[in-house]
Amino acid sequence: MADPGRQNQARIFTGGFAGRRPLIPCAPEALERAALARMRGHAAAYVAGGAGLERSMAANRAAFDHYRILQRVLRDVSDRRLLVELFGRRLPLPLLLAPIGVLEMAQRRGDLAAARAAASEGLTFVTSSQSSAPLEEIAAACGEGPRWFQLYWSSSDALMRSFMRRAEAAGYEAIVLTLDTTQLGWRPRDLDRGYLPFLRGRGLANYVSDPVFRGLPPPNLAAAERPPLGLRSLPAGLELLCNWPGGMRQALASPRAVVQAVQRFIAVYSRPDLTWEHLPALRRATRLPILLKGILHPDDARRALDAGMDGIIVSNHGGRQVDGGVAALDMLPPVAEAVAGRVPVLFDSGIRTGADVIKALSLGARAVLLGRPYVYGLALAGEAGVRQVIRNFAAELDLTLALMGRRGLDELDASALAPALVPSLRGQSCG
Ligand SMILES: Cc1cc2nc3c(=O)[nH]c(=O)nc-3n(C[C@H](O)[C@H](O)[C@H](O)COP(=O)(O)O)c2cc1C
Ligand SMILES: O=C(O)C(=O)c1ccccc1
Repeated sequence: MADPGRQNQARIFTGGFAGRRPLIPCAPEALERAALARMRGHAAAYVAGGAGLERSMAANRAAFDHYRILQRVLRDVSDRRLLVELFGRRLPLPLLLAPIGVLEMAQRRGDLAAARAAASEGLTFVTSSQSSAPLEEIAAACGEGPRWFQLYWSSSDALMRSFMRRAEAAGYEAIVLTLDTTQLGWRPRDLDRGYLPFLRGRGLANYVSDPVFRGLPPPNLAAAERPPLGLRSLPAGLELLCNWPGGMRQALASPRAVVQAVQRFIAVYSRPDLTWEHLPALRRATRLPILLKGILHPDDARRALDAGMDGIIVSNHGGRQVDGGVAALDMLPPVAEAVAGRVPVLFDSGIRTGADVIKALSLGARAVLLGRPYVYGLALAGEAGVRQVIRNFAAELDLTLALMGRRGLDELDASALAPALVPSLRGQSCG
């Protein structure tokens, strides 16, 4: 997989020469617009929306303008490398696909298509706890490709341990523990539509396929007999799940069984009492590296290191959890400083262009996670659409690196950004 960036520059430019338009728009706003127009209203709102007045979402984008790329010239950039190493794996690009729940909202069997696209480009796919297909099926779609599993630690430790066992057995190479979503944020777009995917039985694949989940005490059956959740027929995703594995057919073959599964999920999903004291239990439950996702404060990063965690993901969940919160990018420099290179720091929330990736890497991220942009590629053109999003990022990343006079990601640091506009970079000289 030599040179994924330059390969795609060549593909796009020669395509244009032959009069062909790209498969999906290159312009981020056009990509979003086209994808949202293609998706059903509730799905578009769910993916595009954020918490409250969506001020954290806006702040995420605005923060990229707090930093300006500072180009250098005459530095021989003919030989460039976008390679990055993470937990002993050499990856072709500093990009991962972020954990996104309920990808069937973008496309039927969307998790599998996105996983295949990631694998075909050699990127790590992060499977969500709330995926629309069981984590084993997604792992199979990854083939030999690297994959991580994102954990929502439910109120059942036995369920957490079962997820860990399954993730290890399915060849996942790291665990991402998401900490900013112990409860879903206040998201008016969804509230006004009365839409939450799991209330319709969506995004529960890992739960309903889990022996521990299925053995949890039954929810209030009297309530379940009157489906209170608007479920009159089996959701398509669950029809598929009924065939996986054998016992599933029995477990979920009726709307009533689905309602019970939904109620069971609601009973276990939330874990607001989670504290630092619980982390050793996760450490004991898996031999895989553990990354904490949703870290914004440098003190929390330090505590993560004290707790022996293996990585940090600076993120505000794409502005979906807290309204009026800090921009994730603005907290990257202080967190990276606190971590001081002891473990990898990754970043997401607001990455829309290759130049954005350059800024995040210059501010201390080892790699970044793509979120909504790949969902939009998926909605428009399935696996090929996700692949195209990845390749467009690679192409722009590579071009920008060249134009700023750098040959490799290891040459990116604070000196790649204009110090005058970066208060936290006091005292740094231009390298
Ligand atoms: C529709 C949607 C579903 C998501 N589901 C999850 C999830 O299941 N687990 C998780 O850790 N993060 C989830 N996230 C957050 C992403 O992993 C990532 O932090 C976020 O999308 C980054 O923001 P951006 O897409 O604006 O760049 C979700 C985000 C979206 C948009
Ligand atoms: O919507 C989200 O951001 C998210 O993380 C989630 C949580 C539960 C179910 C589906 C998605």
